[in-house]
Amino acid sequence: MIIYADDYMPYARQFFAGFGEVRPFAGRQLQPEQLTDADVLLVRSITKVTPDLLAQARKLRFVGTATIGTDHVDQAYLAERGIAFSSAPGCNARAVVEYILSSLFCLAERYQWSLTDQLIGIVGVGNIGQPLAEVLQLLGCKVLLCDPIRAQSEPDFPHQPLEVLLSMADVLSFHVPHTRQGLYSTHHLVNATTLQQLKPGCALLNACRGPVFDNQALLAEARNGRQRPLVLDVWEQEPAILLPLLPYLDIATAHIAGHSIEGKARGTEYLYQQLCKQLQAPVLYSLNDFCPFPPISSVQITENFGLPDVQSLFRLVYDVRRDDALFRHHIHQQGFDWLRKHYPARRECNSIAVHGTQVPDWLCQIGFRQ
Ligand SMILES: NC(=O)c1ccc[n+]([C@@H]2O[C@H](COP(=O)([O-])OP(=O)(O)OC[C@H]3O[C@@H](n4cnc5c(N)ncnc54)[C@H](O)[C@@H]3O)[C@@H](O)[C@H]2O)c1
Ligand SMILES: O=C(O)[C@H](O)[C@H](O)COP(=O)(O)O
Repeated sequence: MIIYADDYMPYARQFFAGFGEVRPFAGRQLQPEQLTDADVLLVRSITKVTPDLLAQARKLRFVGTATIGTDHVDQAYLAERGIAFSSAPGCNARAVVEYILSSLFCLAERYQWSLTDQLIGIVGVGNIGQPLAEVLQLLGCKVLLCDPIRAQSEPDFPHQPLEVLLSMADVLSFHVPHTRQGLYSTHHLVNATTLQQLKPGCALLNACRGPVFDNQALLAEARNGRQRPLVLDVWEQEPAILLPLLPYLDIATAHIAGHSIEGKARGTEYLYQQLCKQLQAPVLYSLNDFCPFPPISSVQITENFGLPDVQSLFRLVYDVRRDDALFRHHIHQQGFDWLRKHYPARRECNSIAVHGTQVPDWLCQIGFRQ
């Protein structure tokens, strides 16, 4: 069996070599003629899986993307050809939650907010939005949720229409897929019109997909002197992004919100499990076989530890200011893809065990281990 795997998919060889030959490829450069002998194709978000790309892949029987988002894959075409498909739902959700949390800590410090005074709106309450809401509530924040699709099937879901969030929230964080059709299309959900409807100074965070925000509209607003805190991890037209926007951003990163070591490894592991299922093969490996030990594995807290100390503990694991500094330093010379490819190691909260005589339950619910 020939398995083509993106060369930046961690542990692909370790997980898949038992099935056959693993051939790495560069995600943005993959050509149709490379895939003539492919049985399995494993991609990331940068490879567009289209009828053109697969035109010569006559043997192909499984396509996997080690990502949550699926907007780069023509799933209808795969179904038409009878090619099995899997994404990796939830694989890096925890990493995105921690990215947003770190961004909020950073904004709170910069603008001297108390996070508990901010009304935080979450648009899209799925694998990322839901745990984000729960963590924020554990930290004492007030949260408004908007997910009309969940509201349709879950009568008790506390949905608020987008218009309510636009007019009331102090902070809005978006966690929707990028869709262009249907009643709930998310393309340019934030645009020149919705920007006008926002509460003045409302902070906007986008760590879902670039085209959910109209980047030109953000730039026009900023150039017109209307200021608001802005956090962008994802951009329109990656990797050829709208760089004039950079001076107006509080935090700018290169689509790395989900790039924790665990998040990326879980993506590979998930696809491995799906291929095992498809081939009725036993599952022999798990990510614990391959993930390195974290640099800090345990922390001792005392009975004086309280909610205000969470930020210090959290910064031992991840501080988004590191990634913002990398971006501003390297983007002009090295570019967007270089930043993604050279992303430094980052762990998730549950790589740290918290010890002490009284470790509060909520600390574990936030994500740390006991
Ligand atoms: N920046 C990154 O590194 C990164 C990492 C992981 C995922 N993502 C992106 O984040 C998105 C969300 O991830 P997820 O795992 O939470 O997905 P999910 O599918 O679990 O949840 C998405 C939620 O959005 C809701 N939704 C859809 N259209 C909506 C609309 N118009 N208004 C409000 N809600 C709407 C859906 O009902 C669903 O509950 C992914 O689709 C992916 O594009 C980005
Ligand atoms: O949808 C996702 O899972 C993310 O956008 C993902 O983190 C992108 O990761 P990459 O394509 O760099 O693997």
